[in-house]
Amino acid sequence: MNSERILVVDDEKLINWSLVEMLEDAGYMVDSATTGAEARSKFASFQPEMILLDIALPDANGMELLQEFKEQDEQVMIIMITANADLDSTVKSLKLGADEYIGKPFNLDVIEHRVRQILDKRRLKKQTTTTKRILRRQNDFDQLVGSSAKMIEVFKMTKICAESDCKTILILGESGTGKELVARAIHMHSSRADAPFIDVNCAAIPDNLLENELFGHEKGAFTDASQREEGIFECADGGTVFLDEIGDMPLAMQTKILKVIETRRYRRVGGRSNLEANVRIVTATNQDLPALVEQGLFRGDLYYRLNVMCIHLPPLRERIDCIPSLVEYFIGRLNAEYGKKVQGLEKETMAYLKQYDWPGNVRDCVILLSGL
Ligand SMILES: Nc1ncnc2c1ncn2[C@@H]1O[C@H](COP(=O)(O)OP(=O)(O)OP(=O)(O)O)[C@@H](O)[C@H]1O
Repeated sequence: MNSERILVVDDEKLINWSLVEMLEDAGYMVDSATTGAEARSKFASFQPEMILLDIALPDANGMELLQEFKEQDEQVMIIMITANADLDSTVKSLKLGADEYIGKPFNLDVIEHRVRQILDKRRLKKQTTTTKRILRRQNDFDQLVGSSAKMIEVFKMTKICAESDCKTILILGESGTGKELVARAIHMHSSRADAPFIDVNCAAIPDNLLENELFGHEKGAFTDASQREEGIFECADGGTVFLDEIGDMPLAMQTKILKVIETRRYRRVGGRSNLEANVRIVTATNQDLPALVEQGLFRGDLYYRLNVMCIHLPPLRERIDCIPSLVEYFIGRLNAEYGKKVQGLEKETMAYLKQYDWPGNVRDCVILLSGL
């Protein structure tokens, strides 16, 4: 099932119907309009990602609608359809921002193919505009180093979670134990690996901005909202949203996340229509969630929903068998990065590291070895 919404605008009922049927059969969510007025109203309520737009409508000029829709949402993809395909109008519509221009009569298979290609391109563009937060495909499992029995359990559990259908996964562990690395590994080993992974630190974003960051907003939703903007859930469509420091999420936002998990739907800030949340939600915290529930700081029902599959990362002091492999890994990485030639550690140093209590866990290990 494709989650993209496509609006078909054509006053010729048979053409309109056949396009709708073909796109629905291809798995898209489709709505249609036969006039300019209806197209404007459906554009606002249905919020399509793509529009198939006839140029000659009884009450409107398709070129004007094209301009209008692109002004309101520069990311909407528009395929112009016309009975009088000529070079002039093709060039004009492409200049106005049309993504494709198709003349009638057309072949439905050709249209389906172009729709898929254009939507693929859009998805790719969306991913590259969020590169800062998106993990590109790489072997992240290999970045998780550990040879102790406890870490081998973690690897197994990470793989089970990644390959499961479970829509929420909780990762627990002290700060610096590798929760983010595990979240990334879950994504990379899941069927969602080709879609984005986007991480959000719930503690770092002010309470009043978190909803906007996660769900996006409509044009005019607040004073500075001059354009509709997609939120993280929309950008990560088909992929994974990693909500780090979930224990710090404000209660009001917890209620909204719970609703998304229960209904798989959400609304942009200021929006009136529901959007589908096609993401896996991985959450992590170093806090004691049951204690927070007890204190009324965390919703018990949300904790229950998040805790379906849980990975617990043990502190480094409880898996000292991992220390030699971590040391070897980080020395290798630092040598490569800074052109150093550190061979290894003296026996006494290693013995000291094994009895150190590592309050900052693996993060401390990185810091300590950088000083070599
Ligand atoms: N098993 C591991 N193998 C290799 N590197 C690791 C491992 N665990 C953690 N690290 C490294 O330690 C640092 C901290 O890891 P990470 O950010 O994943 O921890 P965290 O538990 O999410 O921390 P916080 O709770 O503070 O966000 C990172 O540089 C990470 O690459």
